[in-house]
Amino acid sequence: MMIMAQSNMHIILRLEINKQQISFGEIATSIGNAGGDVVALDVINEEQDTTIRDLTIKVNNKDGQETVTQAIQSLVGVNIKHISDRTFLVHLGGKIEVRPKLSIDNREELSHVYTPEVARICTAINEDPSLAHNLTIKNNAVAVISDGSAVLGLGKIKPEAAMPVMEGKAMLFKQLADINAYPLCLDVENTEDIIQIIKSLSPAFGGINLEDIASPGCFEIEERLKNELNIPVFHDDQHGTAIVVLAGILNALKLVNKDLSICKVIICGIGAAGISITKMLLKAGVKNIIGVDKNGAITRVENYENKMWTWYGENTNPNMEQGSLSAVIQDADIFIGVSVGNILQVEDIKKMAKNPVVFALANPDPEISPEKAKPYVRVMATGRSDFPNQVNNVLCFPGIFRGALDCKASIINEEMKLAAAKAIAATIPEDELNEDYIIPGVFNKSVVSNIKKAVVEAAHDTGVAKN
Ligand SMILES: NC(=O)C1=CN([C@@H]2O[C@H](COP(=O)(O)OP(=O)(O)OC[C@H]3O[C@@H](n4cnc5c(N)ncnc54)[C@H](O)[C@@H]3O)[C@@H](O)[C@H]2O)C=CC1
Ligand SMILES: CC(=O)C(=O)O
Ligand SMILES: [Mg+2]
Repeated sequence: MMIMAQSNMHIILRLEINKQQISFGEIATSIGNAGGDVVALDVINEEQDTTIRDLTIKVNNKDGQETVTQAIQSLVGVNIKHISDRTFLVHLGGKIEVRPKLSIDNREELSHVYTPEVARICTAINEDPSLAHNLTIKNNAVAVISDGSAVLGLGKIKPEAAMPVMEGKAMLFKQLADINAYPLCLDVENTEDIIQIIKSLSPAFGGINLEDIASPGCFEIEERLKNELNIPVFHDDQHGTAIVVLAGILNALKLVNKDLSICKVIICGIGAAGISITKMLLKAGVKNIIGVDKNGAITRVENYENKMWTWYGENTNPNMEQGSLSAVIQDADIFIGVSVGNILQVEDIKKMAKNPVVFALANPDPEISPEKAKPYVRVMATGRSDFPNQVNNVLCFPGIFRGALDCKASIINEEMKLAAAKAIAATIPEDELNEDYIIPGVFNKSVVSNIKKAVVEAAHDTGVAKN
């Protein structure tokens, strides 16, 4: 299996160069020898003896940055004036904005969009609230809501700190599915308060995408909102992830020629994503799933405070396997990690059955790095964009909401989720499937349209579509 180099960090160095003492070629060679790759160059100022240039340099990681800057500092005639990180630069001022759809240039136009004429629209909606779907942004607006309690694999961080992820999701909603999504990070701890706040916000939105809310609270929040609101509520980390995982597994099993029903599947991290993936795989026909969390395998003989784990023990692990991840992974066909980084060892993979399939999906660091796992697995996937086979909920949420909003579905039900998973899997023609291509890429334009079509069809078939 081919693995791309992990080279996702770009630094921008502003260099003051004394042209009498050193040429740009010598600097570039020195950067190259230190493991950096100059990918862009801007001339900021040019004088007779000196020039100031911004160099964008690709490096492998923080250590790579250090090596490159040290190499430049050792050169005579070069002064590093400033170092910046491209990832920080693209976040300056945030990643999204709100723009008007039409421009207002005179008082007459103003009177139509704003007072006094707008009052007629308000009155119409007051008389028939369903008109809000057509006469406001509502039907193409999704709230991306987090309380910052389980952000990526970073755990509980401040709501402000969760914003970059939610802005990123909002950006992808717009770019991939033309949906206006708003990042809303709530400074609330209590489940009931979160539910009430989201209910109060809901009139402005056509759908609610819950994001990075820790388990087990996320289950109650989603369940209550689904019952108490008449717009789709979707916890992305649960269902978006489960849908994409099922799509990836369906395609991976075609390559290894195994049937879901005979596979032993280990799911590591029995939180929001792990529980939803389990439910989806059980529905798809997997019989032997073993869930592993911090204290080892979940079984029906243990007493758990977390009632989802009690359900889990009763509905999985038919052979009552007990012990650590290393113990229960013996002879497993599939490993799915949605826990934390670097907890799976090569020695564990070696114990798996022939042609192991490993989805190490924790973000930002997978349960095992693809470089380490590579020689021992048949199919490897991560949640990251810098390796092949990106199994990430970004493949699902734009398309599933596009479909749900277009047909004005009241909920996103199980049939719609299964249809989405099959649509993602079927996006890759069978003769193109290979170990590095079991899941379509995020920028494959067919993904959103295929999901949307399948989801609208399933919504109509199950009677939840209004359009
Ligand atoms: N690739 C993708 O699309 C997605 C990836 N994820 C990743 O999956 C991970 C979990 O996300 P959520 O389910 O939302 O969080 P969560 O907080 O609901 O669940 C995480 C679970 O992992 C368990 N865990 C922690 N350390 C563990 C260990 N050493 N061994 C086994 N289990 C351990 C926790 O006890 C918890 O039950 C995160 O890293 C997240 O970034 C989540 C959603 C989508
Ligand atoms: C991808 C995502 O939603 C997560 O890692 O939480
Ligand atoms: Mg998430």
